[in-house]
Parts: sequence; C-alpha cells; structure tokens
Amino acid sequence: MKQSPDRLFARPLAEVPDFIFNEDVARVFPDMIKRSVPGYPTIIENIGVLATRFAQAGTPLYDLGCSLGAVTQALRRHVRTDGCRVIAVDNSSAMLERCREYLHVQDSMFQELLPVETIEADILALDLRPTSLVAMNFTLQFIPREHRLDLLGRIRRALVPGGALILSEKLRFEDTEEQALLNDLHLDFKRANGYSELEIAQKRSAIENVMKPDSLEEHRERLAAAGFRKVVPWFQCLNFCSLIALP
Ligand SMILES: Nc1ncnc2c1ncn2[C@@H]1O[C@H](C[S@+](CC[C@H]([NH3+])C(=O)[O-])CC(=O)[O-])[C@@H](O)[C@H]1O
Repeated sequence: MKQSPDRLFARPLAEVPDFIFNEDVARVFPDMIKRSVPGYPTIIENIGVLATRFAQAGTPLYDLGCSLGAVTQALRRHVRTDGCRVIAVDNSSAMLERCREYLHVQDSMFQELLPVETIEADILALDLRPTSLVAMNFTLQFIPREHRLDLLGRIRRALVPGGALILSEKLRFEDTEEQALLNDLHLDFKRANGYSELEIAQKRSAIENVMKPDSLEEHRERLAAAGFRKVVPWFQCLNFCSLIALP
C-alpha cells in the first residue's frame, strides 16, 4: 500500500471542487487526518480502551464511516470480549478498498483479533443489528443535517442496555470570541504541521459545503431527542471533541 504525504491542495487550483473521499484522498488520508485533527491519535487509541467497558459478549461493534479502519483496528487491539466482532462501514469504495488491505496487514501481524466484516454502504440505509458499541469518529458532520436525528435514533434503538455510542466531531461555538480563538488555534495547529496558507485556504473551501459542524449544545439536544439518557464529553482538543452517549 503506497501511503503519501498530503499535498492535495498544495498547488493553486482555478476552481476548488467540493471535497470527496476518492482515491487521491484515500492515498494521503493517514497523513491528512493526523496533521488536521488535533488529538486524533489519542482519540483512536482511547476508543479502543473505552470500548472494553461497553462491549458485551456476542454483539457486533460498529465503526460507522470507518475510512481506513483506524477505529476498527483499535477495537481489535483492545477488545477481548467473547463472540464480539467489528462491523466497519463506509460508502467510499476507495476508502473501503484500502481499509480492507490494512486489515489484512493487521490480521497477518496479530493473533486472536476480533473478526471483522467490512460493508460498503450508506450508513443512512444500513440495517443495524442489536449492538453494544457504535463508534462514529468524525462521520456525523458529513451527514446532511436533516438526516442526523433519524440516524441517531436508529443507533439508539439498536443499542442494548449498558451499551454506548462514541461520537467524535469537529465543534462550532455559539460564542463568537470562543469560535474565533479556537478556529485560529486550529489554523496554527495546521501551520505547525507544515500546511501552507494556500493549502489551508483551498482545503477550507473544498470542505465547507460538505462538512457541517454543530455546537456541543446542538449535539446534546439532538442526542437527547434521539433517546440518549446521558452525554459525557471525554475528550476535547481545540475545536475537536469526542462524546460518550449512553442509552
Ligand atoms: N452516508 C455515509 N455512509 C457511510 N460513510 C460515510 C457517509 N458519509 C460519509 N462517510 C464516510 O465518513 C468518513 C469520514 S472520515 C472518518 C474518519 C474515520 N472514522 C477515522 O477515525 O479514521 C472523517 C474526516 O475525513 O474528517 C469518510 O470515509 C466518508 O467516506
């Protein structure tokens, strides 16, 4: 598998097309997400650790919007619960193809990993089996707003008692000063990771019609409306957070 550094937006583009998860993105994705999302490696590893508390014997664990399967691999590294398996879902064939290759590498390197099933599907059309853990790591923000509540409602109804949803998202902030400061600090994070002003500006215009972050208050309200009893933020770094939502 050839992994490359992210230079997708390094040259000036006459017109910046909307961001899509195609082969070019799949090839640079590990580098792109690490240099763009502060705390990403910490979130990934800890989802594996958190999951051990919620995983119940004989249930599938879902990784919705799995991309290259980073969460799936963390779940397989940490969860040892009898009869669990991981179901990794993404609607990008380019992402899922590479995800499968990475999972084969993981299989060849470790023994006693949870079995994994990869599904190329739109998570809005997915039939969820009763599950003890659903992870949506930076996926909900790409789902059109009008479908988010329905999706969370279906996840809530699929969760068995004692299970959990782990939801990671970029946040926006209602307070303009807080929004401006955290946005600036995120830009500094990208600069510190070697992105130029041009790369930052072009990536921003590629993503702005596609990725729509909500505020923490909006997440709390929507999760409550979907039937979640409790929302516990467990991680925040700048404008990126991860929540545990309990049924
Ligand atoms: N309707 C949909 N159905 C299925 N997949 C979708 C849909 N919409 C978007 N996706 C998929 O959601 C993923 C979002 S990336 C997740 C990172 C990963 N979780 C990680 O922990 O590395 C986040 C980011 O790039 O910021 C992409 O692979 C899309 O194809």
